Amino acid sequence: MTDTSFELRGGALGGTASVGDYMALLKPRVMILVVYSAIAGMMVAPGGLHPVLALAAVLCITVGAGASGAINMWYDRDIDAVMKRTAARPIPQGRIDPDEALTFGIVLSVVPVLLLGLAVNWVAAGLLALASAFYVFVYTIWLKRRTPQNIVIGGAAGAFPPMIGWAAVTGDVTLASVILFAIIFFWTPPHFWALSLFASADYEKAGVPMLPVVAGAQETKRQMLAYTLILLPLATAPWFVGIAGTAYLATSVVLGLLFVLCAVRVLRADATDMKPARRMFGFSILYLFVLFGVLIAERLVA
Ligand code: HEM
Ligand SMILES: CC(C)=CCC/C(C)=C/CC/C(C)=C/COP(=O)(O)OP(=O)(O)O
Repeated sequence: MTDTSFELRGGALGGTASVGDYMALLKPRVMILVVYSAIAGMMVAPGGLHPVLALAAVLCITVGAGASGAINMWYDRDIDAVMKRTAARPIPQGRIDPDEALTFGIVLSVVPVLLLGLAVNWVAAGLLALASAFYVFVYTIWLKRRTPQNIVIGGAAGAFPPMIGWAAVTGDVTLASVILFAIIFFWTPPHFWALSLFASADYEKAGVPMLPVVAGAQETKRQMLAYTLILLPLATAPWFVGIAGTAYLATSVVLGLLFVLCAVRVLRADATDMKPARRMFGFSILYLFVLFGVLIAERLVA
């Protein structure tokens, strides 16, 4: 036994899973930005939601999104064991039994959908179910191991949260919420391909056909630049449909230009120089944090 009293028995190799291991199955670091974007969707939506219901909606989205990550880790346990970046995860390490991880993921995927539907509305619940299904079935099970376009199509899963947040407040899907979806949709390829450039050896070893592995680094870099160029005008759209102010508009242009600049630097970099790609990956996260942060801040001061 180790020093914590929060231990659970589990693990095919006889390992002992801690609460932290179960938390790790929910991919908490990625989910922070997911939840943040859902909150942004809730805040810019017209109308209001009782604070208790708003909190319930945020919790349901957090747990539901995280749980689909647990199912992803259950399905990907073979390739996670091979890749350096993921080998220390609880399932490949034998601290959590795969069957237990799957049960954990399914229960925590289904319960938040039902709670969100019963407590808030069924449009938001349906979108949460769709997002989870997209991440598990479309991205993880169907596309990830088959095509380098896996994250372009499958990436739609991660674009749903602001739309779910919006629907929690309004009960509908509108042009404005589709625009928030589209921003994350077009942000995802440069976000992920930046990482896959410096992690391509891992993906190659695991036999996952990520774009740099299949089409090479130069083609990946060109496509990253193309997506940042689409994102630059697209990210201004919230201002045009009236859900954002001029502070947002200015920020989106500055961030968009910086993102394009990152992509140009990545494109021009030497094949062996991974620094620009690492910087771009970091900037991609900052980009979304600041962009949605300004959207939220404008509401708070309005
Ligand atoms: C198909 C779509 C996506 C793919 C394939 C992808 C992939 C990845 C990967 C592989 C990492 C490294 C994580 C790790 O080492 O554990 C990462 C990090 C991250 N991703 Fe994504 N991502 C996607 C979409 C998103 C979306 C939609 C968001 C949020 C809106 C997001 C937010 C983040 C954040 C915040 C990190 C940094 C986590 C950390 O600090 O370790 N990602 N992403
Ligand atoms: C509401 C809802 C269900 C939201 C979905 C959440 C979300 C951000 C999905 C995007 C997918 C993601 C984190 C992929 C990581 O890729 P991977 O799974 O291939 O990464 P890995 O190699 O680190 O496992």
